[in-house]
Amino acid sequence: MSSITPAVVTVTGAAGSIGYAALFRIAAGAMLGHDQPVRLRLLELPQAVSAAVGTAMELDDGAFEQLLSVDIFDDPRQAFDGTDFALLIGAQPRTKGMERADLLQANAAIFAEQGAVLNDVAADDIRVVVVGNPANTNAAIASAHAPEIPAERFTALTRLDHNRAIAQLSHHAGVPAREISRVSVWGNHSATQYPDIFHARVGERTGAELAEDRAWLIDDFIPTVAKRGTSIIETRGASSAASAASAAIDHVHDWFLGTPEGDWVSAALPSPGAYGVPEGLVCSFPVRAVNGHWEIVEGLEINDFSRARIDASVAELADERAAVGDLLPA
Ligand SMILES: NC(=O)c1ccc[n+]([C@@H]2O[C@H](COP(=O)([O-])OP(=O)(O)OC[C@H]3O[C@@H](n4cnc5c(N)ncnc54)[C@H](O)[C@@H]3O)[C@@H](O)[C@H]2O)c1
Ligand SMILES: O=C(O)C[C@H](O)C(=O)O
Repeated sequence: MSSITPAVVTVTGAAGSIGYAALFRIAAGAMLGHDQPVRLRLLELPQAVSAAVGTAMELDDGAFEQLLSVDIFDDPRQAFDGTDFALLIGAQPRTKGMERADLLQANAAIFAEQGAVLNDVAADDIRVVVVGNPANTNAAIASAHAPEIPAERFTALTRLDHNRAIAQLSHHAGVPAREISRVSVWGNHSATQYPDIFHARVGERTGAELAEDRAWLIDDFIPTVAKRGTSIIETRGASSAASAASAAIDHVHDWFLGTPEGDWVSAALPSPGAYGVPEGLVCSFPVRAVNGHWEIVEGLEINDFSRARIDASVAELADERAAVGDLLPA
């Protein structure tokens, strides 16, 4: 038996597509490390509890060495009691023809309630990643309802966009993903996001060199990454699930265990005013995890091309914030 204190991990929407894909990898140690014992708590709506029970039976059948327990709840207060890591996935996904912002009113109330409950019952060192869309603004809503939890503990997932950018660069340059570093995704997890390669390293080449091909950058790379969620919905008939789960696991893994030396990743955090992004907007930045805390990579030169695109996505975040003003206490 390990002497390491078990981590309590709560996954909301546990019976949904992303939840199903995430749980087995968390149980197998992909998120917190293979030596870290884990207690899983699954939160679902009452009508999906039976499906969650079935998933728990399958987790049991995995005989995962570090999985100490799986408990299922339809009450957030119980599900978040003492939790160390909350993966807030449970929310309505978009379908063909919708933008993520169309989910704002449908999903916002979930995050207001869950933020308030986390504030009351979660562990002192709680770390939250919001996956449910529109993820950035949902994270802002949850944080606004959790005044006793430091705002930087509420993050939103843009690691999927980051991973998509690496994949597209890899195909374009013929360089394996492992040789690509320092990609940055700025802004909102939406079609306005800005995947920035000006600081990237792509094998022996620089991203800035690849960016000289402006036609490829503007007409191919940026829209392919930014609209990939839509392409998946149109092609697969449902929104991305396994890749989203994998990205959420990457996000928490790096937050807990650190980012690779010399590299950075992308995550949406409440802006401290960095790079001209208004304070408090939950915006994607290039980040490194240092001693369990995200730090925004400082001092990157932002050219005019990047500035205009970052500003456009930040403006959309400000509009989303205004649209849910009633859920954001002043
Ligand atoms: N940020 C990202 O990169 C990213 C990527 C993919 C999907 N998403 C978003 O993730 C969310 C989930 O997607 P999915 O494909 O798993 O959807 P899904 O419909 O398959 O599953 C959602 C699950 O959440 C549950 N749920 C709904 N409200 C809940 C609540 N209040 N508490 C607990 N559980 C609740 C539902 O019962 C359902 O089982 C969607 O909003 C989707 O748009 C985000
Ligand atoms: O695009 C969506 O609605 C799902 C998700 O946010 C994605 O990026 O795949």
